[in-house]
Amino acid sequence: MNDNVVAFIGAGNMARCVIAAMIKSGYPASNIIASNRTQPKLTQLAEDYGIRTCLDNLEAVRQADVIVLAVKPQMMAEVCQHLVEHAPEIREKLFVTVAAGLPVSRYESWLGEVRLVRSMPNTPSLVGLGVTGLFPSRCSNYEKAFVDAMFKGTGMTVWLEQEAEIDHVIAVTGSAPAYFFFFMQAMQQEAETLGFAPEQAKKMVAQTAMGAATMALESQHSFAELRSQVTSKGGTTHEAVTSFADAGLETMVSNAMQAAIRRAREMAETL
Ligand SMILES: NC(=O)C1=CN([C@@H]2O[C@H](COP(=O)(O)OP(=O)(O)OC[C@H]3O[C@@H](n4cnc5c(N)ncnc54)[C@H](O)[C@@H]3O)[C@@H](O)[C@H]2O)C=CC1
Ligand SMILES: O=C(O)[C@@H]1CCC=N1
Repeated sequence: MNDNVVAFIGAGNMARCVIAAMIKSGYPASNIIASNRTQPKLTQLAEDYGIRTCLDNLEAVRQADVIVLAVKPQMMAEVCQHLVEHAPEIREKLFVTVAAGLPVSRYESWLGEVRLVRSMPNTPSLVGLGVTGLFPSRCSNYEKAFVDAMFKGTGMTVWLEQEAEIDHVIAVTGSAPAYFFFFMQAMQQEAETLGFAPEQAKKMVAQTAMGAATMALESQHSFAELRSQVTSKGGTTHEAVTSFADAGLETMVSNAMQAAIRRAREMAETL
């Protein structure tokens, strides 16, 4: 399986996360190539992971067995159309896209009826603690197994039966690191107001978040039960949590997740 050459088109945040995960799980760097419009990110990837790089998408896809489309959704039409126009033989290769929003039918309108996996990783994949949703179209079992192995190092893979579920994965895990970073940012700000130095405040907040997440993963208890273990009757936590509840935290979270889903659907219609 590791014999397949994998080309990343677009070498930004997400390509880096997936490349890091592949290297961590033992994929040979010599079988990974990334192309990007500009040089600096390529230089960094080559330095960090020893992969091959180039500035020409066509050069990358011609060498590849698997093509990972990792540009912004707004760039995808232009990139795909350019690829098939100049290298129509790539239609026989396996495609993987990481883009939000764009449905399989859109790729087929640009590339033809290709074998494609829509993936939705998240940035903690960079440290092997991500979650990746995967939806296959026209793929063989071998190809699904290959893509699963490709993304295993991101942390956890979840195969989906319905394409619409990809939008749900976006809301639950794809966009979600930003929700937690936002929350932690707010906590850090308040910690600094209380007098902690910025670096110290950041570490205290991140360590608490990691501790809570690790407990949740290792424990049989629900989030509600874990929360109640912290919340002494008549104590401090009760006051803090009540303040969140009074401000409508649950509604806020639900609204935010639905907004992400709405945007993904909007992108499917407009891009
Ligand atoms: N950032 C995230 O947390 C996640 C992003 N995604 C998806 O990943 C995709 C990429 O997002 P990011 O990596 O965050 O964006 P990014 O902006 O960091 O990376 C995109 C890269 O593509 C390059 N690029 C643009 N046009 C190009 C072209 N014609 N040929 C070659 N390279 C070109 C840019 O120079 C840039 O380096 C998006 O479609 C997004 O929906 C999916 C899951 C999570
Ligand atoms: O914000 C976005 O559109 C992408 C998809 C999920 C995370 N980042």
